Amino acid sequence: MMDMGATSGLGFMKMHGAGNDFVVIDSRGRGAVMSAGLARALGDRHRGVGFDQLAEIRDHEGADFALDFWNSDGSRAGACGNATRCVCDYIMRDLGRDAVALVTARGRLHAVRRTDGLVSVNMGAPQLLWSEIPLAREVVPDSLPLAGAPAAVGMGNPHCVFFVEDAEAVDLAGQGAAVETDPLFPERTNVEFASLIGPDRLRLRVWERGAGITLACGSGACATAVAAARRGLTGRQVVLEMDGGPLEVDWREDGVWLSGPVAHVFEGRLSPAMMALA
Ligand SMILES: N[C@@H](CCC[C@H](N)C(=O)O)C(=O)O
Repeated sequence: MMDMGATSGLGFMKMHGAGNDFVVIDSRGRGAVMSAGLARALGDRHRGVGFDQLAEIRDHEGADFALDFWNSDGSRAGACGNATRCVCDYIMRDLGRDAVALVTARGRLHAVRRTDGLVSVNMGAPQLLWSEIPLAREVVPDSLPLAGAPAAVGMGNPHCVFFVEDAEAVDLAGQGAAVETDPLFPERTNVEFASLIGPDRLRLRVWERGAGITLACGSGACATAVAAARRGLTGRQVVLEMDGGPLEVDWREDGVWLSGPVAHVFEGRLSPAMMALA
């Protein structure tokens, strides 16, 4: 276990999963420290550390740990598949195990290390009711009344999935930002553009709520796989080619399993000046 604060400054780790990058703060054994202001300051890639999401680990009775997520704009997220996989890798190494149980805003989740080294997390059942996703009014989530008839899927956070001929050709920043704040999504939304590139293989580009364009999004990969299977475009086991590399999704009876690589990049300590921003 890393010394996350015993000496000077608050310790942190930098990790990524397929290029979706995270600051991880281990607050087990003490109170949570994160605030919207500190998350925003640390998320600044010029004046802070820089990340797509920040994950804070907390103690939790009845599970190995609890996990909270923050986007780089300081907003909270109910789910983050890739950060969950990264933190589970760290905790599995710390506990000397190949399986862990954690609690997030979504509820209790399970993760395992596969024999090929990839880390898998069961992200739970998809949310397919308009009120759960949530949408602002009662419409059919499989085909939203927006240009391109995207599908809405909740994975503990909202996603709006467009199936397009060529995901490369999409103006991701322009369209992503516009859809993120469409009034149909009362809590804003993550936005996915997917094209079928082979049997059970999709090219996927993502605009994340609160973070903008990212190289990969685990919950977005799950939401896209669920939407693709529901439209009959793929089976329930899919590979998603993201800018940062492939992620695997397997929609099973017990939930949507997300698998992919994890990387531990470096550790550091925040200065008192940075902590004063909390
Ligand atoms: N990168 C993520 C999703 C992070 C949260 C998202 N931006 C939100 O606000 O819902 C993932 O890997 O799932």
